[in-house]
Amino acid sequence: MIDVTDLEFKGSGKPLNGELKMPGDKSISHRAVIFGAIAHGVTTVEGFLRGNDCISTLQCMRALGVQIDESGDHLTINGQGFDGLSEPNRVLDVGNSGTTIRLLSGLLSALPFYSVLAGDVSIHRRPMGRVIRPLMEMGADLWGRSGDSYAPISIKGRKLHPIDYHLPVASAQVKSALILAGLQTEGKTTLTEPGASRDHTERMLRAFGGTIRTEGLVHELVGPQYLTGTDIRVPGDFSSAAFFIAAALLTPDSHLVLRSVGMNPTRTGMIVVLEKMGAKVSLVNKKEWNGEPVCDIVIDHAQLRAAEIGGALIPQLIDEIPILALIATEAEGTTVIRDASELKVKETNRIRTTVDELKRIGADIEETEDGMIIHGHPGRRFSGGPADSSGDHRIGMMLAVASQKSDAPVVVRQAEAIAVSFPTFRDQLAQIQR
Ligand SMILES: O=C(O)C1=C[C@@H](OP(=O)(O)O)[C@@H](O)[C@H](O)C1
Ligand SMILES: C=C(OP(=O)(O)O)C(=O)O
Repeated sequence: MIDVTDLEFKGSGKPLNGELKMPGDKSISHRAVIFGAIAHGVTTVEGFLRGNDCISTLQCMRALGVQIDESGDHLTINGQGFDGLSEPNRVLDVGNSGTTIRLLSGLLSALPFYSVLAGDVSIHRRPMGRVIRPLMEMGADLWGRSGDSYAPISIKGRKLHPIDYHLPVASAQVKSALILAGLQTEGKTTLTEPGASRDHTERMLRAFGGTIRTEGLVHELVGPQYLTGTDIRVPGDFSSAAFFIAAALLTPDSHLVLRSVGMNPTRTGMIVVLEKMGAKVSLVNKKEWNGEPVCDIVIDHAQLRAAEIGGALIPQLIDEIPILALIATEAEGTTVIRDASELKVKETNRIRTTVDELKRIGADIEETEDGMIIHGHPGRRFSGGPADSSGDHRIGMMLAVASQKSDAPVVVRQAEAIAVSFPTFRDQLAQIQR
């Protein structure tokens, strides 16, 4: 039985004011657990995201024999190197997490035992050929459903050989899977991306004493590598902060401060777009944690104008497109989002779910082949009413924020999905609505 929860979100009608600490970055939390496990010695992680996706990674690493102690958002990982991982005696459950299944496919392909990766209904619909094919080129023995295209993925790990591979899509998950395989492979692995995807794996690898050379879109690493445990501090998740930035931009006279948010430039394309739209975003108190830029974000409500969003910027704001679409409903003019076909293979087809659900509550928005067109009407309120996250956390939170400009409350169906990346979302939204 799937537990389905309807949650009602209601804008308070008042300006949003206050200071918030965002939950830990999801991409960095996954990688901290995986690298802590394959390194030698103790790794501590401060600010680990206790969202369902990262918990899936944590449980998978435990099932592979790694000892991980938890105390709130603090982890202590007792890493024993790649050799310390052992054959799991059950299917590894990745839940709803694309990052978990793809990164672990690369890791497990080079380890000398049998393993199976499976997850929920959404994960079994997402393309896995993009990791299976290049891993097979490295000599891996792995299989997927429908001609090696979908999960479950079963793997008979073995010694691999390096490849020189051109990724067909700008995907950090594919790049990271191949890095995790390459780290265990003798010789030079070369990966060329068609566009720059998030580089958390490269930064984390260096924090653990590993080496990867990046020039433009080409990454080179020589294996095998020996990694050493370290202390990781996880910044707040920019993708979670995006929902609060949007809430402030939709609500006149709002002023929010979001503390210690990760500002990795491969993640913050949304800031570039918002500045073009006329938003007032200040980045203050800049620092660096384990090679990741971090700062506080100060956001004030401002009148916005429409923007064109496409090209190389898309991978840098891919997870923020649903919330950018909502922001664009409040901007003067027509916003066009293009080159975003990758959205069709996320937890849902996010082009369709964003357009259908925003339309349902009152937005003027159209679907296109590779994106969407949003007709902005500043000050025009939505009707609100029922809307469906379709089991997609980012759609659920976008709809909840839309309640800020809706007459009736927005009732989000399958709102439990929000806990995938932001379990404290509802409470923190309520905190600034008071
Ligand atoms: O590597 C990661 O942590 C992620 C990479 C992106 O996916 P792709 O690699 O499929 O673009 C992103 O959408 C996802 O939320 C997290
Ligand atoms: C696409 C996402 O995650 P994943 O691919 O890890 O499921 C996301 O968090 O928006």
